[in-house]
Amino acid sequence: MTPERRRAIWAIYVWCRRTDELVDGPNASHMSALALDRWESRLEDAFAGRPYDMLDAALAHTVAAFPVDIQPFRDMIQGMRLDLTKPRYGTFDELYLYCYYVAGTVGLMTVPVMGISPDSTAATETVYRGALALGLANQLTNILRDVGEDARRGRIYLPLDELEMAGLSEDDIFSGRVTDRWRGFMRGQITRARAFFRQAEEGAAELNQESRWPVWASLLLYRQILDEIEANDYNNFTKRAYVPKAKKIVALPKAYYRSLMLPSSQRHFSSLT
Ligand SMILES: CC(C)=CCC/C(C)=C/CC/C(C)=C/CC/C(C)=C/COP(=O)(O)OP(=O)(O)O
Repeated sequence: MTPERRRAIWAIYVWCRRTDELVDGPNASHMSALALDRWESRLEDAFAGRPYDMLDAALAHTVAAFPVDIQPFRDMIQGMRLDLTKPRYGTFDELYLYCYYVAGTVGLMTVPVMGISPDSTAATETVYRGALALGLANQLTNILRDVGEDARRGRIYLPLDELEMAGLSEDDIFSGRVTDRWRGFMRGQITRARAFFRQAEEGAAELNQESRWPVWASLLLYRQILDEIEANDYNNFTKRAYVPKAKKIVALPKAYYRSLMLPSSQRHFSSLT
């Protein structure tokens, strides 16, 4: 990316990381709805050009330089509120909304910085839909990778109605046995996550040339976690799926190649990978 864009993405990343740390970090047990309200008013101040500290100043600078909207930032804080209050998700619709709040928002925050290619003939909506899809796909992948870790914290980020349809209960998650039912359930979840990655590809192809490589790289890398879950025979209770360094390195030139391609040839290519 251009140095200006790189710094702006960094500022957004730092804000997201700090927001996430409020509910996931070392002080998480002291976190309250009130503290999240305070964090939100700090956000409003940064957008109004009144940053509270140096890191907020980086965000204030970013939103003055790029047409970034505040709503996805507010929505991410709403996701943290959900994390404090909602330990279960009854349906995929409920889980989708959570994933939008905590990850889809990142896509919406970053498109105005990365920019759409001047050669793009796609509707702006296609690009935002793709960005939203990449956040969703990443979060769903993250959830599928971390089932065991989340269960040890008493959390289940899986649609309970779909678990039930697969003949599985909450206890099956807590006991963490890899059965054929679990494998079948996981296959369906992985298929859905891959569909979101595919939708993301359509948006990625429309981004500004200089922004495309890192986006393709993150897409190809994170998607491979799903392959690793399969390679672990769906044991995401006691094994953490990760992409080995060598595979990561191989993905970089692949991503570079994809970033050079026009949207029309992307469609053909995506059916091959
Ligand atoms: C595709 C188009 C048009 C634009 C790109 C838009 C972008 C950048 C979307 C990506 C959004 C994103 C990075 C969401 C975060 C998702 C996520 C699951 C983060 C996980 O963070 P950690 O929990 O720290 O993950 P690890 O545990 O793997 O480190």
